[in-house]
Amino acid sequence: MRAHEAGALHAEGYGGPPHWLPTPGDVNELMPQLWPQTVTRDEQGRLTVGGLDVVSIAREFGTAAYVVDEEDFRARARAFRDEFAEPFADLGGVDVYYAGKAFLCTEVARWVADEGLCLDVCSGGELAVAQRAGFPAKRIGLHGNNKSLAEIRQALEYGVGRIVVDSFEEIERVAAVASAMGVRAPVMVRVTVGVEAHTHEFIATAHEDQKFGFSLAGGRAAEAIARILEHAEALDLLGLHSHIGSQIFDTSGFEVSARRLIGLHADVARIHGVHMPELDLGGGYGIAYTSEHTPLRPRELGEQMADLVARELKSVGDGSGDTPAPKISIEPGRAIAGPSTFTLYEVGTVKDVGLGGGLTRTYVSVDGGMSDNIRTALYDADYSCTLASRRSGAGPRLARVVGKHCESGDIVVMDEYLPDDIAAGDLVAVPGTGAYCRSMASQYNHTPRPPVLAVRDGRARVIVRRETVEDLLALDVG
Ligand SMILES: Cc1ncc(COP(=O)(O)O)c(C=O)c1O
Ligand SMILES: N[C@@H](CCCC[NH3+])C(=O)O
Repeated sequence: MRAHEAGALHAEGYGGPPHWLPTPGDVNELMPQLWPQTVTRDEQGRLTVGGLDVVSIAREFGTAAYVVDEEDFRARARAFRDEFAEPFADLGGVDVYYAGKAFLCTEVARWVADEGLCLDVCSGGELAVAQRAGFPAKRIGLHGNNKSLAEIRQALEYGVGRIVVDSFEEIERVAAVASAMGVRAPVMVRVTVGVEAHTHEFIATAHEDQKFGFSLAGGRAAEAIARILEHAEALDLLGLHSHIGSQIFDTSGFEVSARRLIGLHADVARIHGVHMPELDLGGGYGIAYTSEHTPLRPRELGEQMADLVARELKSVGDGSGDTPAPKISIEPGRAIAGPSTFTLYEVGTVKDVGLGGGLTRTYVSVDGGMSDNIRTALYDADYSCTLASRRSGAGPRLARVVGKHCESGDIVVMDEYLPDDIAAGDLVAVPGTGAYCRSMASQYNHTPRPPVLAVRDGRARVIVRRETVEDLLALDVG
């Protein structure tokens, strides 16, 4: 007997308690909220994106591959620029910094620049990509909890618009580099606001016991501001910053964070007579990886965020009379890049494994895995997938999609219904892999990292090329 019931398998204790159980519906159906906007099936049942079918893409570029719907990425960037921003009109607008850590390459930096967004980078490497793209320096913010002197110098030489300082040592370092260069560094202070974001522990960033920022409750944030003001000849204090975590679905955490940041912002005006011109609420907006996720749209998010910011500003009297309200900025990464991309794999083996008690689990192995998507192993993240190269008339079979690595935790999709006739040579597509997949990819087992292909108007082009074994051997100087 084969178990088709996800619940039955988990009830037997295999695979641990599930977060999300797929339902055995039509295996050919695509849930629109999970896929880039141009994705559909053609009359032959093949998935198409940007007018191009995935069988042709796989034939030309091979698998595994990340496939980006360029128009989808740009549309999401524009939605933050326009729809999210509109409710902020009375507050002087909002600056949207795309968080490059989600995914960055030269072409994507160009898209972000073209669409008029700003860019958040968090390393010298990400900054180098922005520089290569000619990204306008003033629209770049540099993050990082341990920036090197070289990275600080690189940022100041390029003339970035803000450096978000994260420690007392760093305040001294930025001041020293700026003084030596004869410039004044624009800085923001990363504040730990003490919010427990409702997300996975590893991606929450504003509770007290973690490495980022200056604690508000402990008085360190206030101390950091005082020290920056002592370095007024080298440091230009722009404002406060907070990022509470990632894959967050409601704005309650942002409300607490805005209240605390704006309270501190007002204290600085009262105590030091300094009206900081900016205030950044970070990123973290969640996306749909499976049918259980229901993210807010940028317009709804913007309305809620503008509302809570206006309320908090009003309560401290900012934005009225002679106290100018700070310009708000945000830093979405996942919400722009994540849904724009799917990973295309080829099935290699299909194996039924007996679990006892009459239960079997089907393992579908693909030509990638934890090296191109570490999120399932790292965060217990849920993904879904579909048979992409054809339509199938077969019934649903519960499957676990796994990679090719030497690790039993090498799981891409924990549970999904694929057609019962799934077989070697079929293509499978996993949506929602545009953020934190290529950017966190490894070469585990000396596996070359897949390419990133941008598709638009019926044409695919390589924007990050596939690594080769020769690339890996070239690093090994023997
Ligand atoms: C400082 C900062 N800003 C922005 C982001 C982007 O977060 P997300 O991709 O969840 O929007 C991160 C990552 O979590 C971050 O650390
Ligand atoms: N890398 C994480 C997000 C946190 C990264 C930025 N602080 C993820 O894949 O969900």
